[in-house]
Amino acid sequence: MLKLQNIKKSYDDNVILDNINLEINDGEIVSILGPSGSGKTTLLNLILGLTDADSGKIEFNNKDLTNVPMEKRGFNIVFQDYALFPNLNAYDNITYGLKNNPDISTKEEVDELIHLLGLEPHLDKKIEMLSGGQKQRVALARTLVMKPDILLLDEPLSALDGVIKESIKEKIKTIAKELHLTTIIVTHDPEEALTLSDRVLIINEGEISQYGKPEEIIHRPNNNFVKDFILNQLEIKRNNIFSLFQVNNNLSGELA
Ligand SMILES: Nc1ncnc2c1ncn2[C@@H]1O[C@H](COP(=O)(O)OP(=O)(O)OP(=O)(O)O)[C@@H](O)[C@H]1O
Repeated sequence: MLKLQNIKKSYDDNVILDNINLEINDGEIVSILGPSGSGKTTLLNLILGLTDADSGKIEFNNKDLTNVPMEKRGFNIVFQDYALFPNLNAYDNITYGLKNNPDISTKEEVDELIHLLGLEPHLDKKIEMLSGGQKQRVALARTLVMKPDILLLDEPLSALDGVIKESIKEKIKTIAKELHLTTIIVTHDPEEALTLSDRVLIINEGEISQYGKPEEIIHRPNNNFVKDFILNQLEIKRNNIFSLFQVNNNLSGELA
């Protein structure tokens, strides 16, 4: 279990995160959801170990990680821009981290991940020849072969759309469940958070607004922020789709 206790983080005199208390169970998918500037990436970076908290405690499986450096925490992140090596092909990108640590994953385990992510047809391709969704899957595979204890994903779906987005979403879910891998995802999209995660952490101006299962958030929003910001966005999306149907129906009526 990952446990954050009373985390506080400031930059200069600005308090960015305050009073963050959070528990994430092993194998759980948790989304961190909030508007731009609410502190999502800062929280992800604190868990990763890229940033230090001013105060508070981070524990993983009862071990105090607060002062453990990033490379010793055993967590790994897929950045928003994938950060792949452009001069290497997909396979060499995936196995790059194993060069110095060949015992972490066997050839069979690497092949299994490549299969799970449907990357067989793309292994010889240079990164520039891959689509956004393919790059995302290569970045995921490259991180997963290192067998992190926690997988962190920063806006993994924001550069993707439509069918590709749904397919990556399903792949993230499948992998998290098959590998029993704790997965923490930053997103600003309520639909993404609610459909992808076991639990959603909603933050507003650096504080936790609600932490709960998607159905709890939808049926029992804790406060006006959750209601107004999150649920309104979903409502607007729904209304946009229905009004589009209306326009199309009217148009086809006029044409008939
Ligand atoms: N290194 C830094 N130095 C100073 N201020 C920072 C730094 N990193 C982030 N901030 C500030 O902290 C606040 C939260 O930033 P953060 O990137 O965590 O938000 P976010 O919720 O991830 O936003 P977005 O969705 O736009 O990426 C912002 O006001 C930002 O300007």
